[in-house]
Amino acid sequence: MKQKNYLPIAINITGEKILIIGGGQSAWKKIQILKRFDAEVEVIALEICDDLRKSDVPYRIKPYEKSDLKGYLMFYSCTNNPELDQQIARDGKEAGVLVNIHDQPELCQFVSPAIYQKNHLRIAVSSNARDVYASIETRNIIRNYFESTANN
Ligand SMILES: C[C@@]1(CC(=O)O)c2cc3[nH]c(cc4nc(cc5[nH]c(cc(n2)[C@H]1CCC(=O)O)[C@@](C)(CC(=O)O)[C@@H]5CCC(=O)O)C(CC(=O)O)=C4CCC(=O)O)c(CCC(=O)O)c3CC(=O)O
Ligand SMILES: NC(=O)C1=CN([C@@H]2O[C@H](COP(=O)(O)OP(=O)(O)OC[C@H]3O[C@@H](n4cnc5c(N)ncnc54)[C@H](O)[C@@H]3O)[C@@H](O)[C@H]2O)C=CC1
Repeated sequence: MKQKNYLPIAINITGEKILIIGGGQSAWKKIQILKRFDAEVEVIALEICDDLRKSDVPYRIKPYEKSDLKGYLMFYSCTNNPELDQQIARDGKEAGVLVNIHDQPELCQFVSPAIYQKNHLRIAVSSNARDVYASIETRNIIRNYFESTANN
């Protein structure tokens, strides 16, 4: 198959419904980032981690079903279950909802960059899903540059 090429774009998610499938630490990390951009995040999972339970994020305790995808702009699968993830990726494509599968770039329709945000400025670093650690490291260099006293 041809190598995937991800277009870096900026999507408005304020007030948009985004579904997270899974309620563990991976899901929690994604949620933290999405909340910074005012998305209406909802969770379905069999179990929920303490951080999520204590938060104001709405969740439903239930097994995933394809019909759960209806009405969402996009979703993140954080189930830690590779077979289920494959099914969810297929369902998402069929339902026309954008798919991100945690730690499985080959199943993702979109991937998230490492972000530095200062006022209206947003700098997003991506490696085309090839080297997430390089993205994070580059973002940290950029953050250090902006946050260093010389640039304030
Ligand atoms: C493809 C992609 C899909 C996607 O998730 O969108 C993906 C995939 C993978 N991540 C892995 C690991 C980790 N990822 C993080 C963190 C982040 N990952 C993010 C993005 C992406 N990760 C997309 C590519 C972006 C690009 O193009 O470069 C960030 C930038 C944004 C976000 O998540 O929103 C966010 C930083 C948030 C911030 O700092 O601000 C941490 C650290 C942590 O969690 O603290 C760990 C280690 C702990 C762990 O394993 O969980 C592995 C296993 C790699 C291995 O070791 O082999 C894979 C699979 C693989 O690379 O094959
Ligand atoms: N400390 C950290 O920064 C991080 C730690 N981790 C660790 O890695 C391990 C894996 O974490 P996670 O990826 O979050 O996986 P997890 O196994 O903790 O969570 C998976 C989630 O998916 C849900 N799920 C599974 N099957 C489902 C189904 N059929 N329908 C609906 N929901 C379903 C589960 O109920 C659960 O909420 C954990 O030990 C975690 O602590 C993971 C990410 C970051």
